[in-house]
Amino acid sequence: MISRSIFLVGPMGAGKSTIGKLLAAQLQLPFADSDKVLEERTGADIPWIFDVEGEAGFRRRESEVLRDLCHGPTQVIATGGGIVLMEENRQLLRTYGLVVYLQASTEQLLERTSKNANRPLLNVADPRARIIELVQQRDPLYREVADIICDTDHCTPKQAALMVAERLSQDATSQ
Ligand SMILES: Nc1ncnc2c1ncn2[C@@H]1O[C@H](COP(=O)(O)OP(=O)(O)OP(=O)(O)O)[C@@H](O)[C@H]1O
Ligand SMILES: O=C(O)C1=C[C@@H](O)[C@@H](O)[C@H](O)C1
Ligand SMILES: [Mg+2]
Repeated sequence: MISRSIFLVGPMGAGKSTIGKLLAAQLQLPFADSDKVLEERTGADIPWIFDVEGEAGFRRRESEVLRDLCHGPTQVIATGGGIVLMEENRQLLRTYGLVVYLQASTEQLLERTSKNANRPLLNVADPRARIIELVQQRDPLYREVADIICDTDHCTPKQAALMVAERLSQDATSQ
């Protein structure tokens, strides 16, 4: 029995949204995606919010969404790749959730994020260098909040969801 919400954290393209949906179905829990909740609330997509309000505006909205999700029902929650940047968010994640850090290699992250252009932070001349830089900055922050770390490089989304569920069932703190 899962008694706390499960938060998926990790870099863009790690598979938080894709694997989160599958994991929720498997655990028979509701699913929420903080990026989607933020877009629905704002009535605008992420690139537009970055354009108009800058990254700082986006981060304020993201923190509000996280606060509300933390006080909601037990569910599987895919977060945005930068959710760990704010100390306040890291505290919320540690307090309210069981946190799964999904990892993938630079090559995989690059390939998985190359299919659409809705990630403003990767809209640069050299997305590979940007991915490396972001992972370097954020890896210690993901680790700081993570209860479980899973590598998604060599598995399909379904295999990854199964692996996460298995790891959760082994983790005493998730019960
Ligand atoms: N394990 C995997 N194997 C192959 N492809 C994957 C895997 N996980 C995700 N993908 C694909 O990679 C793309 C990006 O995945 P997804 O949107 O779930 O990433 P994300 O971690 O939610 O990123 P973001 O932080 O930008 O929201 C999707 O097209 C998805 O189908
Ligand atoms: O890694 C990030 O900072 C981001 C990841 C996406 O999930 C979105 O939250 C947004 O594009 C920013
Ligand atoms: Mg996502």
